[in-house]
Parts: sequence; C-alpha cells; structure tokens
Amino acid sequence: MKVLICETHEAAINRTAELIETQVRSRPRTVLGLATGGTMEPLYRRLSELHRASLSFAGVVTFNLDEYVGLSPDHPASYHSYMQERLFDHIDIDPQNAHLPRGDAADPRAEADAYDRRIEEAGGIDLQLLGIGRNGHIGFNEPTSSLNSRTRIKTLTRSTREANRPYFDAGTEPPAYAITMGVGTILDAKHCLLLATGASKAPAVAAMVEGPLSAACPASALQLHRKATVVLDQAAAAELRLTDYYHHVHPGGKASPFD
Ligand SMILES: O=P(O)(O)OC[C@H]1O[C@](O)(CO)[C@@H](O)[C@@H]1O
Repeated sequence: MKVLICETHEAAINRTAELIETQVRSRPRTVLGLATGGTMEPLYRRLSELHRASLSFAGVVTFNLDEYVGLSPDHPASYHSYMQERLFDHIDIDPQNAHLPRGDAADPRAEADAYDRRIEEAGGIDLQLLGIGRNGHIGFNEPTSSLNSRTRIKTLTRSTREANRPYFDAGTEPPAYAITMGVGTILDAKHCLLLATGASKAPAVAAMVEGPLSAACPASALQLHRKATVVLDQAAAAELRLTDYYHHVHPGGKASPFD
C-alpha cells in the first residue's frame, strides 16, 4: 500500500485528480470505478476543470460502487443523480458507458449478479476510486463484510445512514439497503486509489493502513492488494503512527512515476 500524505485538502484532491488524469491519458479506453460521497465532490469538480482544459473521457467506461435499493435513477438522492450532477453533466463521457447498479430493479439480487458480469465483460476495472466511511467501509461494505464478497445487497448501519442523511429531504429516511460491489469485486481492480480527507476519517484511515487485516475494517482488505494508493490530507493522516514509512507530498511537487 502506497500512502501519500498531502499538506492540504486541496493538494490531496489535486494529486488524486492527477493520478486519474495520468491513467486516462495513458489509456483513453480506461475502465474507471467511481465512488460517491462528500469526499468526491471537490475531486469531481477538479476532473471537470481538467476536462475543460482538454482531458477527454469520451472513451472511458465507468462503474460506480453502489446504489441505494429502492431509488430510481431520477430520485434526487440516488447515486445516479449524484454522478449526473457532479460529474457526468460536466464531461464528455458517453452516457452508454456510465454504469451504476439499478436500485429500483425488480430483482435487486439478480441486478447485483448482472453488475459483476457487466464489469467482467468490460474487461475488469483498471482504476478503482474509493472513499472510506468513518467505520472503515469501502463502497457500502460495512464492518463484518466478507473480504471475499461480490456485488450484493447490504444492510446499512445506522451510522452510515446518519452520515448520508444530508442528501435526503428532511423527514425522508435514508434507505436501509444498498447494492454494492463486494470487497472481492473491489480487490479485482488493477489499481485501487483511495482518497480520504478530514479529521473525521483519521481513525478509519489508521485502522485501514496500520491495523490488522480484518472484516471489522473492510478497507483493511486493501493491504492485500498488489497496487493500492491511499491519498490523504494531514487531517486524515493524523492518527497514523508509522509516519516515516509514508510519502510526504510537497506543495507544488509533481507526481513522480513512483507515486
Ligand atoms: O465521502 P463521505 O461522504 O464521507 O463517504 C465515504 C464513503 O461512504 C460512501 O458514501 C458509501 O458508499 C462512499 O460513497 C464514500 O466513499
């Protein structure tokens, strides 16, 4: 696991965007795995800026990590709507190439199985972008998720539902279930790129990087991945103890081939 600690939140966003840009420029037909959540919002703004400055996503295929069970794509709090508003409306991606699980599928289990097959048919994910939940989840793989799990339905914990409540209208309960790529599905990606910013993520980041490999912190499964990059700002890195082992990114420094 390669850990990059950036001095500021902005630097962490820019470094993550640069890594995605490098991937897309070197392989215009890249299959990208995408994430949602507050952490990704400034990243998607940055990718939209890079698009305006010439980065094309015309050949890129995307697969999002997850979607709420029961929400149709046009529901304002669905991850379909999130992606449309925050990224897809601002770049030149072919809508046919942007995949998310259908939360309103008549048979959500069959939809989950079909989603894994669609990823395989696309040749697998080249670069999987990830956030991390305060409880160590990746995608919606809550603690105790099998580290070998595939795309399936998961029950969301109360803390995760509370964290995502701001996306729902007052008085509307966040859904109790989601379709999510499994931890094993995520680990199949050729490169995993996790972005975490802010002090609220510091305990989960420490558990992921320095804690034991454990289903109690699903993100710790990235310790098994042959190519995992973790980009942090200083606040998210604050509870790491083995600081000499990490790469400290200096302001204005360009990504090196070793990052
Ligand atoms: O960035 P946030 O809003 O803290 O969310 C953390 C993670 O939890 C999720 O919302 C659940 O999948 C992810 O999309 C996100 O990466």
